[in-house]
Amino acid sequence: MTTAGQSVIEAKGLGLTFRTADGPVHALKDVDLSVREGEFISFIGPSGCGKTTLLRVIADLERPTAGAISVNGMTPEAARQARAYGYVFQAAALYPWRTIERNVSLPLEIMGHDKAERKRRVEAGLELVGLAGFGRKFPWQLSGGMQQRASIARALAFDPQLLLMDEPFGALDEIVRDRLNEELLKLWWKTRKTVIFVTHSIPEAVFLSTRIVVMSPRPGRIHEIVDCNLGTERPLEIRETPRFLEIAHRVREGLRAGHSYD
Ligand SMILES: Nc1ncnc2c1ncn2[C@@H]1O[C@H](COP(=O)(O)OP(=O)(O)OP(=O)(O)O)[C@@H](O)[C@H]1O
Repeated sequence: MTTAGQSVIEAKGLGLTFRTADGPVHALKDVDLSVREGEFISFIGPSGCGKTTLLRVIADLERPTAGAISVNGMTPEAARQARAYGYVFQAAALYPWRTIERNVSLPLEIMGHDKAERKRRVEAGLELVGLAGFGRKFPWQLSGGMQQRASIARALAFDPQLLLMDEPFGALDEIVRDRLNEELLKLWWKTRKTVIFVTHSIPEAVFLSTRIVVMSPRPGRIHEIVDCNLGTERPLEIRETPRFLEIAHRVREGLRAGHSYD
């Protein structure tokens, strides 16, 4: 698996402490992370360990209180303004009064693309996620899995190199999730995007990733980074192979060792 691209994310000594009425909440501490172009990185860890916070720092939706981070060699703020990334939330977060194509087209409207360009990009995006022909439907007419595919198309509408995904398939049943995992892998391989993916699921992380960042809670730190060198051909059956199970075991051990039970 290639990891030889340009640097996309460099974090050094990153920390974030939220000031709350009940005192400080140390969400992230001493996070060092380096991600290169074309990698598929998963963040995994127990609830509250700071996975979403780390993703939000990359996206400039939170500001760190310690350390330094760059995205595409810029500050997260400059990267956000340069539209370096697309962001996919756990809930599809589509506007119910807009059709699927008008949801996908929204970021392009905000960016001021003309109608013909929007149409071209929306069609290409829907095709990419297997929703060609569904553009005129409203979100409520689509299944949960299809809605999540539409939100991936929306995140990719302006063709960012970096895709940030916060538990995008967490609310879906397992069969749909399997299918979307396979489709996401194909999409990643076809587009050569860099993906950062938050999940609670060990099999999902092992199936998708080139490296898995195992986090530990209170304060959120990187406990271990596990290489996931399963190659690029990953049929679902790979999950029963000894190599897959061995990596999953390492991740589980890492989660256990990093977990404090206080
Ligand atoms: N805006 C905020 N103000 C105060 N505390 C916050 C804020 N956002 C997150 N936290 C706290 O920071 C810690 C990390 O939260 P975060 O959502 O990043 O964890 P997570 O690993 O993504 O959890 P989950 O898996 O449940 O989504 C938690 O203790 C959370 O309560």
